[in-house]
Amino acid sequence: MSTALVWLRNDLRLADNPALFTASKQHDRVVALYVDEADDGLRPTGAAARWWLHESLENLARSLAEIGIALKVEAGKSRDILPAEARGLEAAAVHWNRRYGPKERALDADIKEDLRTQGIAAHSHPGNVLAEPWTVETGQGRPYSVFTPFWKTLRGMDIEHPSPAPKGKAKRSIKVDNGYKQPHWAGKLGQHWSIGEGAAQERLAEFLDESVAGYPEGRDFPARPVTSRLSPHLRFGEISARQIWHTAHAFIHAHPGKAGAVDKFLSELAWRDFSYHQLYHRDDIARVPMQAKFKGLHWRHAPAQLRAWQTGMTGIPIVDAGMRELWETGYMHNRVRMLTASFLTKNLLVDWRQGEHWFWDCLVDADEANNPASWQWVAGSGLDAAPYFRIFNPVTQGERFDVTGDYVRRWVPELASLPDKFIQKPFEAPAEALSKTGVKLGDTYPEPIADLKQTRQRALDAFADLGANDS
Ligand SMILES: Cc1cc2nc3c(=O)[nH]c(=O)nc-3n(C[C@H](O)[C@H](O)[C@H](O)COP(=O)(O)OP(=O)(O)OC[C@H]3O[C@@H](n4cnc5c(N)ncnc54)[C@H](O)[C@@H]3O)c2cc1C
Repeated sequence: MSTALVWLRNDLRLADNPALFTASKQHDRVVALYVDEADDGLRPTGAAARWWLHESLENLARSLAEIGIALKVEAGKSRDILPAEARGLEAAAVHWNRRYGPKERALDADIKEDLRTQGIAAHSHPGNVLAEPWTVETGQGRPYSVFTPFWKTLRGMDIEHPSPAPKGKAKRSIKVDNGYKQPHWAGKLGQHWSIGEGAAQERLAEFLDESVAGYPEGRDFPARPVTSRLSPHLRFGEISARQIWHTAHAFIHAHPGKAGAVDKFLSELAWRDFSYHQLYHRDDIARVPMQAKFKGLHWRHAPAQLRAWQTGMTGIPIVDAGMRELWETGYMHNRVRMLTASFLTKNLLVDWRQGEHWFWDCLVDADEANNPASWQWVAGSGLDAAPYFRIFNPVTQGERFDVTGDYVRRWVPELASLPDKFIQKPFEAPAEALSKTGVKLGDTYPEPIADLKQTRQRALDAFADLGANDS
């Protein structure tokens, strides 16, 4: 009887899981392993994402048990655990789906080598992105640094079709090992999400049936529930990008009138691949600015303002709404992510790495490629970033994308009674309007911690000093 060990990482699903599929096809017995990794250099999972992970592993263990595969969960160094488990099981082979961060790749390569020297075959498979990062290249054979041509190339490629889930019979029901402990994280997150492979597939189907048609026009409005909210499912691989791609194309086939809307959605999905492209080709994108000149920027040390930003107490309603949505739900709407990140890095001139770190800890979809790449994009140091002089004004953005203030009213209830005209700028409301609605600035709601006009100019000066306008 031959045994294979499948090392699961960001691929907590049965279907379109090439490592699991191949191992199940080639071996009589398959054991799955998840390691809560403590290897040097790897980024520890943030708190909100750990909550999701725990739920997702519970879910996966049940699905695997139904096809007779046990899931072991261990905590420690993969470098030690993997070879020891493989030896203990007398496994002929270990299979995993690839990951793309430089340190993860180096670790995986070491483990592969170690297994091979012990006579255990090690196989890595593509499963996490639409196309492997090194296969999307410019005419000169180089990585892309601009999204539009990247997308043009990607959409013309043959995206591999998803593989089916392996089949098997339940042997016994199992529980997830105690080696992985549920983190202490606000139980309230559970009210906002359904977790696991089945939930991810349902979410996709529901999104295509009910929301995709309104996606291109509505996706920038944070109070409208038209985006897919698939990001945490993608983060943990409960659904693969390839499954989304092919399901979406089948949907287009059945509903040709919605092709344009679906295409817009797929172009956003392609930004995820573009982030992984950057993660793969660049040096430590969570720390190192992708445009070298940004290394010289003098960020401000402003712990009190950083704290006000983190806790949604900046006095700028849409920024506070976003930061509170994040804290309550582990998620924030994309438009508001851009506004909150811009406020921190431009108006407060606080280092993007501080904001990235906070998001990393609070987002259920905190993703090693999307989070740093997006932060660098907003800060201006990223690839294909907005030019440095494009600084969002959060008040006018709020007036444009949260016209009647529904989003602010939901997350900043102390402002809920303000008229639409002042909901995005209570600091401009006349005393009478404030007192009528019970708003006392500096008491029930903060005064703005930054003057938007002055801080905009300060950022422009700081960026111009860098020669940021040379590019
Ligand atoms: C400062 C900042 C930090 C971010 N951090 C993360 C993060 O940690 N994890 C994360 O998945 N996304 C991140 N994003 C990108 C984006 O905000 C989220 O992917 C999106 O809001 C998720 O909601 P959705 O699934 O409803 O998106 P939809 O609009 O339905 O898009 C579908 C999928 O496409 C991908 N996608 C969409 N927009 C983007 C984008 N701009 N960049 C990259 N991929 C995209 C995501 O995988 C998303 O789930 C960040 C954006 C900003 C500005």
